[in-house]
Amino acid sequence: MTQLATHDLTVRFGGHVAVNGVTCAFEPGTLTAIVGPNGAGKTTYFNLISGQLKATSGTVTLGGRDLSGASASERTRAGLGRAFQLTNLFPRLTVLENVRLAVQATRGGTHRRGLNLWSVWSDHADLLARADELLESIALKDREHELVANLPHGDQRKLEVALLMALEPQVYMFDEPTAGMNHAEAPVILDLIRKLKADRSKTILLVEHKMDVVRELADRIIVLHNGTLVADGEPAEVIASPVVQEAYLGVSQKEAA
Ligand SMILES: Nc1ncnc2c1ncn2[C@@H]1O[C@H](COP(=O)(O)OP(=O)(O)OP(=O)(O)O)[C@@H](O)[C@H]1O
Repeated sequence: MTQLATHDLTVRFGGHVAVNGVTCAFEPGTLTAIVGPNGAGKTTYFNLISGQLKATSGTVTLGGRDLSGASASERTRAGLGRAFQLTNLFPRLTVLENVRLAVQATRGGTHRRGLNLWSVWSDHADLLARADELLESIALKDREHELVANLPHGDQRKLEVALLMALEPQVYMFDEPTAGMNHAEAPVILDLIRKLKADRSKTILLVEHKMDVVRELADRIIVLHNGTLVADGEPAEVIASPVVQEAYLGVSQKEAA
């Protein structure tokens, strides 16, 4: 099974250590929530894993392969899938075109097998079926011919998750996936994450401030504070810990009860 691991991962910005010697392994079939107060280093830790940011020291490995020197796109190809805030969408194309492009990019074109009409047709049919399946899963089939630029924000965020799913990554990284979504939109994303979780071969990392979401989805919680990993364990255990409650999550005992 492909395991993601960081070893002694550190990044310094001048004199400030934003992520400080984080050693942690993430198993397939597990959703790990990464929590901590504002400025704790959660997004920076994500950036170091996905390759948006180069570490000062330490390593990132996936399935034993050292990706520390790899670019962000090489890490994506290796199986690290990160949802970005809408930067992967083509706003001037339709919803369906966006999904088809993502599926095609992942599954490759017919050119690999030469010009065999049967394989051209069957590849095309597979591609359309997969695009359809993804659109169904994000409940956007009825808007497939709309330009992405005209979609409401929540639908664009859902589409982004579908494009990520099209890449079929080993590891899914979500940074506050429901931020800016309304009450009707957020459940669709949470449902998608729940479904991904049911696929026991996937590793899911979730940065999330909303404790109700964390409580519902997480199998494990790690807590960052001042760039350091200060707690790691079962959700109930970590959430109940008074130190974590007051010092790191910034919620009162009553809120978390
Ligand atoms: N490129 C950068 N240059 C300088 N400092 C940075 C940079 N990126 C992050 N930082 C600093 O590193 C620290 C961690 O920031 P980060 O955004 O990772 O925190 P976070 O836990 O994700 O916070 P939030 O919950 O508010 O999103 C902060 O003090 C931030 O100002």
